[in-house]
Amino acid sequence: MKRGFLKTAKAKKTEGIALPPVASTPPGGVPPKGDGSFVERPSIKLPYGKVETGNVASVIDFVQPNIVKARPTEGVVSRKIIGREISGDTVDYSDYVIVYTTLPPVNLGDTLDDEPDNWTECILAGHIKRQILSTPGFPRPVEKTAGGKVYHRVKPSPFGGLGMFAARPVRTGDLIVAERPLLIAQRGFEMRDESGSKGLTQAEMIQVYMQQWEEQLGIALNRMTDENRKAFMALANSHTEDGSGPILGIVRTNGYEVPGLNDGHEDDSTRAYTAVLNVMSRVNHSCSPNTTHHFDMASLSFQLRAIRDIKQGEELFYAYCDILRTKSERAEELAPYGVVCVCPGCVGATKETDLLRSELAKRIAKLRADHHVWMKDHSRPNVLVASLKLIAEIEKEGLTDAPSFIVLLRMVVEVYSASGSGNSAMKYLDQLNNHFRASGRR
Ligand SMILES: C[S@@+](CC[C@H](N)C(=O)[O-])C[C@H]1O[C@@H](n2cnc3c(N)ncnc32)[C@H](O)[C@@H]1O
Repeated sequence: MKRGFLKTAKAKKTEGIALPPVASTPPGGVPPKGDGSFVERPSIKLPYGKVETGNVASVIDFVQPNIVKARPTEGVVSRKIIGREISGDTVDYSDYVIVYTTLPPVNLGDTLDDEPDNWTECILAGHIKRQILSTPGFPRPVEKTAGGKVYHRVKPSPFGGLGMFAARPVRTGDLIVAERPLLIAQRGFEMRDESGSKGLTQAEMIQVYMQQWEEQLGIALNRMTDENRKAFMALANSHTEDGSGPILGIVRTNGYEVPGLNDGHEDDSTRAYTAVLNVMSRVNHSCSPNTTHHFDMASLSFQLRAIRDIKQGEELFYAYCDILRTKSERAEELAPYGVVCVCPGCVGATKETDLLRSELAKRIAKLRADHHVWMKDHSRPNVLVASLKLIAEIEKEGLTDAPSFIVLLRMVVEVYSASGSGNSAMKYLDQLNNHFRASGRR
């Protein structure tokens, strides 16, 4: 899951395993250039599936014989692993040092009685920690579902493994669950440069890289409460044969990209951050999803909301890939997650549905341009009929999570309002408001 590995609906949807290359850079990352821009780095895709890792153990011993074991105390400077363990409220370090930290800050020994919304173990660049701590309202409590009721249930899914299901009927826009991640970490990390100087092949370097990453993630895992660590290690792992260690495998299988956090340019997926969640990481994929999610920085939590009305007992899905791509493009994007999709959108895919998806943004943009003309001059044709037809097509194909769906709804409201059709305008206004709620906007 772009899952950033899993994807957010709004984030750029690329395969989530692009990594910074082995680099001869200062510990902790590549600082901006003198002019404030960021150094471009090519990315390396991590392997997935069954990968020969035969001689990796000896390579790793050769490169890093003395990994310092993580200690859960604060202030430890690891010699072999780049980064510092640091307390939650400390901020006096340079921008690009990597810190292991707990957010919101909690005291050693705190329990869920002290902080019922739980907390997140983080591996962050210094400036990212400052960014989070300076978010207005941080740390806001995690939003609660209506009436504090439980709207979800985790149980076996017909798609294999576990999935999440609606425990009661849910209306478009309703909050199903909100939670703080167990872990937030960089999607990639800077490999120590001695590996690159030992004449290793690219494949060997990647294996060493993943091993070092595993060690780094292990520090954060060691800092978790027993309960959080147990929940983390119980999550699914689709990366058991590609050289990922058990922790990295879980991160690659379950990570959601964290919008708004990036060590470089916001489009650079190698410098993005990924979050692993206890409950939301159980949501399976569909190319016609019924939920969407967003990240609220102030409460450091993800929210899962319905993107259409959902019946009690229905399985909840969100899209790990870009839903506005053709079936074959989606299949390619989903392969690293071990998903061969058999959702109705894939099983029933035709040339027409591929076209609807891949051309949707263009079609809505065209309607929007025509609508603007009509807004200025009501004697020109309006886009009501075409918009209603497209809304019906979108709903049938299950694409209501498409970013510009809201644009269509708004145009329909505006045309109905202008033509004095109050009831119809109200109906679509209601739908528009629900979609705003679903997107996390109020
Ligand atoms: C984030 S986990 C989702 C929860 C997982 N099913 C579990 O048991 O915890 C992602 C993994 O679930 C499986 N999965 C998710 N959606 C799927 C789908 N539509 N079809 C088949 N497998 C799916 C894949 O193994 C994928 O790597």
